[in-house]
Amino acid sequence: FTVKTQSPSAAMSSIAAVGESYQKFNPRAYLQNNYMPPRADFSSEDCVVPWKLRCLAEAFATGDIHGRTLIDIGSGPTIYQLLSACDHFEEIIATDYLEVNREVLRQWVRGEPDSFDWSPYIKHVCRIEGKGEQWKEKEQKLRGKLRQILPIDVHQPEPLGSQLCQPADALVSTFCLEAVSPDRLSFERALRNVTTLLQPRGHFLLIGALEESFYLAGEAKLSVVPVSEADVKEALSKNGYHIHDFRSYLMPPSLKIGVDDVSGVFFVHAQKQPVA
Ligand SMILES: Nc1ncnc2c1ncn2[C@@H]1O[C@@H](CSCCNC[C@@H]2Cc3ccc([N+](=O)[O-])cc3CN2)[C@@H](O)[C@H]1O
Repeated sequence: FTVKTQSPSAAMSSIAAVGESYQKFNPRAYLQNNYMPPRADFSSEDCVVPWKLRCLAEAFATGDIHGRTLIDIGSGPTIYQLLSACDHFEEIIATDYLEVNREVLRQWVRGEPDSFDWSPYIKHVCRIEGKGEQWKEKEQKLRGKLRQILPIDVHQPEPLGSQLCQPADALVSTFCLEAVSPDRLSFERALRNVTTLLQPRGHFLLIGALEESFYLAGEAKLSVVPVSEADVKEALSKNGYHIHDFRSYLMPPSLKIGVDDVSGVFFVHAQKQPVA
């Protein structure tokens, strides 16, 4: 019985390979695959996008998650994951590894005409939050709070380099860690690295893919480390988190459209335990 341990150099080369594969990532194709119909269908609560938005809205509706700054880890070219957060934080910091994604986010913040239309998402979140908020208000509020869009590499012990002045009050991350980690060990290390960005007792809302091994983004075919519910729970516990809520969504056959082999989506509301 031999334990397969990776030598540091082997781990480095597979992480370098991930970074190389992302050079072909096409944000427009990625948005088309995951954030347009059929996956973005707001007519049914059974659809995956409304399910994700409801998980986030309900977590923030508890009133337990608030503070000065929230960091979104591996934002990609999307902002939907911040719509319910923006009422509870003064500043929201978006991050991504690729300049093309950071530029897509900046275009949206600037309200450029050809940027991605998130209005169906904003209208849906205003509806399910039930505060009678006008969607244009929420759009402007988020634009006003999204003041920093920073480069990040979750495989670095200091993922934001020396840019971060102090740990954030909360973290959000959607579909990033498993999609940038070659294996479970590097997934756990990436979680350890991003945890340094969070205050003790800070909250972490994590959404990700279950048992996914690849996804497409235009020319790019990206590898994903398949993780199960148990893998995610174990990684969080190993990194000193208490899990308040864990939910899973089973991808219906109608949403298995060939852009990935994801079998489900998980949502976790976890809290970083203070070191005793
Ligand atoms: N080293 C790094 N550190 C931080 N971020 C990094 C690093 N490398 C790449 N990145 C950055 O992380 C990436 C985040 S997008 C990852 C996509 N994950 C898979 C995809 C997502 C998805 C979405 C929605 C649904 N659904 O059913 O609704 C299913 C699925 C399943 N497929 C990308 O922005 C890259 O630019």
